[in-house]
Amino acid sequence: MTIIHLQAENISWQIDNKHIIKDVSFTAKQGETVGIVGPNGAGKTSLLKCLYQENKMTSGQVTLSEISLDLFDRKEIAKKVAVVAQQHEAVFNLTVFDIVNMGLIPHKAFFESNTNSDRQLIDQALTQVNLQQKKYQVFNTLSGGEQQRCLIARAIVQRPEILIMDEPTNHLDIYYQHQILSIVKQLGLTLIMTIHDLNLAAQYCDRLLLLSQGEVRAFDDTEKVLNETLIKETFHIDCLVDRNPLTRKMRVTYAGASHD
Ligand SMILES: Nc1ncnc2c1ncn2[C@@H]1O[C@H](COP(=O)(O)OP(=O)(O)OP(=O)(O)O)[C@@H](O)[C@H]1O
Repeated sequence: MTIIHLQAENISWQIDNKHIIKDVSFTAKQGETVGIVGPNGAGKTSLLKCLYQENKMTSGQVTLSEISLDLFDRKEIAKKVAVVAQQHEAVFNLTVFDIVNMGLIPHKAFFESNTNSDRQLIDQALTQVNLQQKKYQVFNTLSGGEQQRCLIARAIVQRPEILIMDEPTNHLDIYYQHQILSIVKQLGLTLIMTIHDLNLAAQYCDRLLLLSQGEVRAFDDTEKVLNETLIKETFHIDCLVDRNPLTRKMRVTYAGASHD
């Protein structure tokens, strides 16, 4: 049986009298990866922020396993949903360890100290993202890619049911783009992420939500959304879509900006 894990129903978000997100509905099934794709300014980040309540929706609702998000308190939400946002919070002199340790907060009482298994969990997560060597380095002194991997380690330690990531492959080299997406896929969580690279989306997403000017242009299986006509109409770029001979997933090859 298919279990709908997260459902966004008719979400709209408006700011400064501008309608940024317009009546967006979609679902994420238990354990699937939904990619949110679309041109710059389409509203991808704004939509994610509606899901994790940083943007207060003008209308619509988000449910987790059929229960409205409004009915959970912050700590309950943090146990269920982890977020790897695009703009990193100011963290001053915190080390990699301190940041990853924050992932434990939703599971602990105030001032409860770490157990051996907590410490093991942190070490495992740091090993998974290959940051064990930088455990005591100050977060702000890491490279962009290392910071991203550190935040993913924090999300792993948080043990959420749903992971929301805004452009998780930003700043990552090709090896880490694939390594990080493989790691998060292996966690078996329900994953919702914005992603610019359509070929990474093809490889790692089960379904794609294509946004354009704040509206859903398509929401379907990745193979159906990645078609030449939709890509040309939405991104204004000519392309060829065929299959990657190595992965057998869809492959998008770009010809250049469309002048139609
Ligand atoms: N807090 C805000 N105040 C005013 N306008 C905003 C705010 N947040 C987002 N916007 C506007 O909403 C639109 C969508 O922005 P958003 O960052 O969601 O797009 P995006 O699809 O994630 O873009 P990109 O691909 O460039 O990251 C943009 O025009 C942006 O300027």
